[in-house]
Amino acid sequence: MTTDTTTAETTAVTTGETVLDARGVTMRFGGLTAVRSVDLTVNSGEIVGLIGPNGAGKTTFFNCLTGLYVPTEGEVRYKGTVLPPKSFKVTAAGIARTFQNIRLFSNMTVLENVLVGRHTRTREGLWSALLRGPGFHRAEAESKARAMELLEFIGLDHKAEHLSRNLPYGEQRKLEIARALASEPGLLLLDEPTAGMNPQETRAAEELIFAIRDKGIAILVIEHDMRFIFNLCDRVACLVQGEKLVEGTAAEVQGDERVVAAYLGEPFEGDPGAAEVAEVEAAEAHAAEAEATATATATDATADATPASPATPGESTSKENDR
Ligand SMILES: Nc1ncnc2c1ncn2[C@@H]1O[C@H](COP(=O)(O)OP(=O)(O)OP(=O)(O)O)[C@@H](O)[C@H]1O
Repeated sequence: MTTDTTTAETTAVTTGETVLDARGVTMRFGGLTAVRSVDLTVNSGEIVGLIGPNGAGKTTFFNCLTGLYVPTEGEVRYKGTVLPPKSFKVTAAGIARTFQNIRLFSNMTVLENVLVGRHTRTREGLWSALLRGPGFHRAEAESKARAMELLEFIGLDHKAEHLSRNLPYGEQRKLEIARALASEPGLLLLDEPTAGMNPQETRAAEELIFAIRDKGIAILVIEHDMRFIFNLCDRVACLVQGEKLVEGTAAEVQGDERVVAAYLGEPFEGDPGAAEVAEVEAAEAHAAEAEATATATATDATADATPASPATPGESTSKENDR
């Protein structure tokens, strides 16, 4: 696979129509609001990043976009049309995704895994498949040719007949992306695509994502690797406790002190201010000091009351029992 774009800054791809338009997306699980009124758009030609500390609601938001969850409130549109709340219909509409944990069919070959991803794009029905008529054979040959093209694109065509479980970890992640691409999406959602990768694999994943964008597919990516995300994305949104805290260019988000604070667990706007924190710390220190004084006084009193002949080890005095 080759690509002529290696950083978000050098890209010549122009952004255009709104591909994804999520408005006021809220997802509650009982009393827990995992995602709260999040708006997010992705335009064609864009790579948008979604960051946030663990438990911020990123995957839940992805699940709302892809029909795995029906949002409690809000609306998700793909190219202007409201998406149906069923994942296979969302895929058929043009949104494909990968998952945080690899979900390949481990006993199937690399090629077969990609062919599975094409099922939303094949028109041959059940009877055609059962009777294996000319229509079926033609469709099958076309699907296979397209799957091989995709394998060539990700650099795994030479391993088409290998079992997917025998691929190294980085190649398994690539294969998942190829399978997602097999549904011919207009938007690709990637959930932590570099998790568990070494630096070389991460670099290769970055190039692959640029190459996918260059093919006209918009991308929304969740990732914890900040260097990766800020190098890759045209725009980044940061979720904290289910809410969108900041959105902007990589440079804007990188320099935003609220984002730094959210990651480091330091106070940000809305959290207790420094004065309140200092007040609480002073009160705690005072309480600890008072407790230490009280303990010292009690120890002195105990020493005064202890009989000349101490109790046998393991046996407690009546005063200790009172304490
Ligand atoms: N099906 C569910 N039922 C109940 N609570 C859930 C469910 N899915 C997620 N949550 C909760 O919603 C919150 C957000 O979780 P989510 O997995 O979306 O966060 P995240 O930002 O993707 O985290 P990470 O970076 O660790 O993957 C968490 O408190 C989580 O425990």
